[in-house]
Amino acid sequence: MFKYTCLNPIADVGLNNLTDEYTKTDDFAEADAVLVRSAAMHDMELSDNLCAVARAGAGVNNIPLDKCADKGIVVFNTPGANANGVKELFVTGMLLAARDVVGGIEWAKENADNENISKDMEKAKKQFAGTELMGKKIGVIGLGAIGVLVANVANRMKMDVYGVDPFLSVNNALSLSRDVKIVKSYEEIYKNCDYITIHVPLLEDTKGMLNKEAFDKMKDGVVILNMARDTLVNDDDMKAALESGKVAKYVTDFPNPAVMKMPNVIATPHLGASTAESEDNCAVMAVDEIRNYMENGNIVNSVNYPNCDAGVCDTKGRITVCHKNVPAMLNRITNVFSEANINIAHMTNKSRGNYAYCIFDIDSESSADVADKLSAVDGVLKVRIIK
Ligand SMILES: NC(=O)c1ccc[n+]([C@@H]2O[C@H](COP(=O)([O-])OP(=O)(O)OC[C@H]3O[C@@H](n4cnc5c(N)ncnc54)[C@H](O)[C@@H]3O)[C@@H](O)[C@H]2O)c1
Ligand SMILES: O=C(O)[C@H](O)COP(=O)(O)O
Repeated sequence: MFKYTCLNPIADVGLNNLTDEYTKTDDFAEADAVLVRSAAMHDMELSDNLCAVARAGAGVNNIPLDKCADKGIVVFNTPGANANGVKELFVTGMLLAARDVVGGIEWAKENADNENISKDMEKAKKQFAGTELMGKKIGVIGLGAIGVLVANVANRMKMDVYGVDPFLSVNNALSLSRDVKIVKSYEEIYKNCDYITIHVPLLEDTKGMLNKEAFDKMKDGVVILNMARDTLVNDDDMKAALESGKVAKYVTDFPNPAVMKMPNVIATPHLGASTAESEDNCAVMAVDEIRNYMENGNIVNSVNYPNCDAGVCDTKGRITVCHKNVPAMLNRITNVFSEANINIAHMTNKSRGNYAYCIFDIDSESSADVADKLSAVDGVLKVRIIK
């Protein structure tokens, strides 16, 4: 039996895939598994029984990844599951920036009782006019699940698309339209593009990357779109760039008090993934990941441990071990099996950065005694008996 908790509402279509083996608890401290969207977990006390956290979404900056890894808690996300939702909000944002659609709508509302609205609007509309997207240059920073969809849709809208991603994966490169120009430097995007949209994770390296230095290299009147995270943009520098007209419009899915006081901001309240389809996709994927890990010990789509998949166990027992990625660990761990006279029929070991993970399929039933001895090995972070 497993206990799970949801720190945010998670779509029923996913939760319904949890079997009778799972019971819901509202007590975070007793949960074996956690489902979360954007709830901030950094200050939460992580209990010893917590095994897995599944982020029903992409960004994991709300989760203490290393702290979890140190406690043998595997954190998952759901790559690509909400990418289409974000892409569609991006298109909305770009269209709202191209003409002052919002100003126009406000004008129409304000003139609700104006008998002469039909006549007056023909004079008023000039102030809301804009430009078309076709033929404009757009730069996409970050060509991951979302960036690829964004680049391709902009290409289909007949924009001239530039993309940059120093870690572009082969799969994402293959998914990009051949018309997208992949460039090597941000500078090529900055100097050429009329629209710049950012789709990278918030990391130490990316924090504040759209700052004065970057704005200074951009074209006058550039439109910036940020559907990724607020602090990718330096607020003070954005304020100055908007006030000077260097940036004509800032479209963001992450309003904050500073941003909301700036001119020419178009803000939505973190709506990128808030579609029925994205919420369902994320919930289904997150629950699958939790089930595969809790029931089989397999890791798929982790962001702090290596992916490691040994399928369904067909031997008498399966034990999994989260451990530090340091020399001699495998020796020390397998010695415990040898000393207990247990034959390892199949073993999978993968590492990622400072952490590693083993799945041992053994020819004997797993025992609490062996699990205790494994837990006592220096560098072992968590041991689970799967079967
Ligand atoms: N507004 C929303 O509701 C919403 C929804 C989903 C995701 N997001 C945000 O969007 C981000 C991207 O999501 P995704 O699904 O495309 O993730 P992803 O992991 O598929 O793609 C991220 C891409 O950014 C690239 N990257 C990393 N550092 C970079 C850098 N310094 N310069 C250029 N590229 C860099 C990576 O190589 C990767 O290809 C998430 O981390 C999240 O913060 C927001
Ligand atoms: O990173 C993400 O997936 C998005 O920011 C969506 O967040 P949400 O699930 O809280 O809407």
